[in-house]
Amino acid sequence: MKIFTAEQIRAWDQFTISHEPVPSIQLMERASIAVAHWISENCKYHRKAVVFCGNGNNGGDGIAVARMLYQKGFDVDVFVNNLKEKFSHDALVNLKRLRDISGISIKKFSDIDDYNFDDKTMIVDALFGTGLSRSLEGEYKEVVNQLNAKKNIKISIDVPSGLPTDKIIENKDCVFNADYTLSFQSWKRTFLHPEAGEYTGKVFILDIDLSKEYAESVAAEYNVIDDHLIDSIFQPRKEFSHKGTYGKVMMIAGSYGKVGAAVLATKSALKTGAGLTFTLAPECGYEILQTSCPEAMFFAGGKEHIENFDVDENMTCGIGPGLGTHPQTEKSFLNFLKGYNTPLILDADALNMISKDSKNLKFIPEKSILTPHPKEFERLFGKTDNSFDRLELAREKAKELHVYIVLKDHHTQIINPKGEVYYNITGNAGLAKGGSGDILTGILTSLLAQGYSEEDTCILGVWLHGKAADFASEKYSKESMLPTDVINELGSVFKELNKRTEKDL
Ligand SMILES: NC(=O)C1=CN([C@@H]2O[C@H](COP(=O)(O)OP(=O)(O)OC[C@H]3O[C@@H](n4cnc5c(N)ncnc54)[C@H](O)[C@@H]3O)[C@@H](O)[C@H]2O)[C@@H](O)CC1
Ligand SMILES: Nc1ncnc2c1ncn2[C@@H]1O[C@H](COP(=O)(O)OP(=O)(O)O)[C@@H](O)[C@H]1O
Ligand SMILES: [K+]
Repeated sequence: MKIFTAEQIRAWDQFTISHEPVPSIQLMERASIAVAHWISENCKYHRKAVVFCGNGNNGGDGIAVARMLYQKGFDVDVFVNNLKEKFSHDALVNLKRLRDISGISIKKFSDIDDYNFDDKTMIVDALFGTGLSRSLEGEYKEVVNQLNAKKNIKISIDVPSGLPTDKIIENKDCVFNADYTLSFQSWKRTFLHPEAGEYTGKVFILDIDLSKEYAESVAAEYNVIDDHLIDSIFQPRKEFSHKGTYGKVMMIAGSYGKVGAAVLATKSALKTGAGLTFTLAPECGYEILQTSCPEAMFFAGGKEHIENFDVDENMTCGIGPGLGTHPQTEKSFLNFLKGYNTPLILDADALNMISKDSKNLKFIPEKSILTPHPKEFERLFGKTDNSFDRLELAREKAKELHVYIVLKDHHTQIINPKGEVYYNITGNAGLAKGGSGDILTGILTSLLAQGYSEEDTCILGVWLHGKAADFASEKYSKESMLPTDVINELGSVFKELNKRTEKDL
């Protein structure tokens, strides 16, 4: 799914209005129906809605939603700043429609102090959407701060008011703090970044049937990975196949005290479906690996740390989990890197050893996949002020080095050598534990070995990792789920993917 800027979304609305064609007031009605439907389907406990409306079309949506919720049996009140202010045309039409309904009262912001926000009341925020042009001030700032102090459940229409959609948030002191954001048609970029993500709560994207023709024809540099994209990448296993069909993985991982990382990466590679899996690890990991992963073959690369990277180019190598940065490991790894020309998956200590000298970057084979977390990224490429800047630096570096960068985060970003970005929306905070990254390395190495392109490997692999984590958190909770549980849920994800490829009889 492409991510569009606020300006592109405005053009998308206009394109739909003139090409469908549909009057703009009808498009607002469509958007509002989607919101009112979501609320009535999901909010069973809260029977009263208090809707805060601005003067633009976001406010217009709010006014229309108020009417629809009332018709669905909710008690509804509407707050506006000042009825005498200029409203957008469509907001005004909806305001007139509302006046015909005697059961809804229209109040002023100054009435908040005397208003009864009981625990069955939900607050709906329709102050500003994609038309926000500056930070909130004056009455708007005051009302948002007052609402944020309330314990009631809070729902934003399209965008939490005060949150810019396309640039990093600067004025953090005044943004509506939503529990749920019901956003129209596509993700807004800021929702996917940690600095702003905290204001959106859970995001639901509501389909309001904006023109498909526009979406297909307009180029976007930023995308969200959706099921449609995953289904176009995933290849079910062929019945007439053999282990040679699915590639050879070489996990290069582990050192004394960190053999577990090699186990996790190896198990993930096996469970993702590689034909043959080998692990190059120090001898101290021999019994551990052979016992915990009997399907994998063992190569010894040293006693307590790897000091011999003797690997065939017909293997797909994933290097880094638990490797350590012993000087002998480093020397041997950098020598290996200089002579190796096939794409690699580079993670953790492999990245840390490269980052000791920026000259090492040029030894990374083209089309390799680098999987840094924010700190590893900083060691490799330098400090940035925020996650937007970090992503822009990653785009520059991916182009310069012709590599894929998997920038790990709550919403991990995949950047290809053209600088295009794919945000992942599977995964959860249950992954915020040591070992989660080792699993990702195993998954990516396995997919690349099986013949997926580098780009498809990154997109499918990061999505799989997150999806398996979502299944694990449902079973065990975010607190208790372990990386091993994530590996064990890979099977459920593949079952679901395979089911989606089956043709109905
Ligand atoms: N255009 C369309 O056809 C559709 C628009 N939709 C809704 O329309 C919204 C966008 O509407 P608008 O473009 O009217 O924009 P908004 O309603 O987000 O706000 C724009 C108005 O607020 C003012 N404003 C901006 N920042 C301000 C600030 N900090 N303090 C005070 N005033 C400020 C602007 O001058 C303008 O009058 C979307 O978010 C969505 O909710 C939906 O109804 C779907 C269809
Ligand atoms: N809060 C979170 N939400 C979603 N994914 C997360 C979260 N925290 C961590 N992850 C994911 O877990 C993995 C952690 O990787 P990393 O930090 O390298 O772990 P380790 O090196 O300990 O194995 C990454 O894929 C990251 O995207
Ligand atoms: K809003």
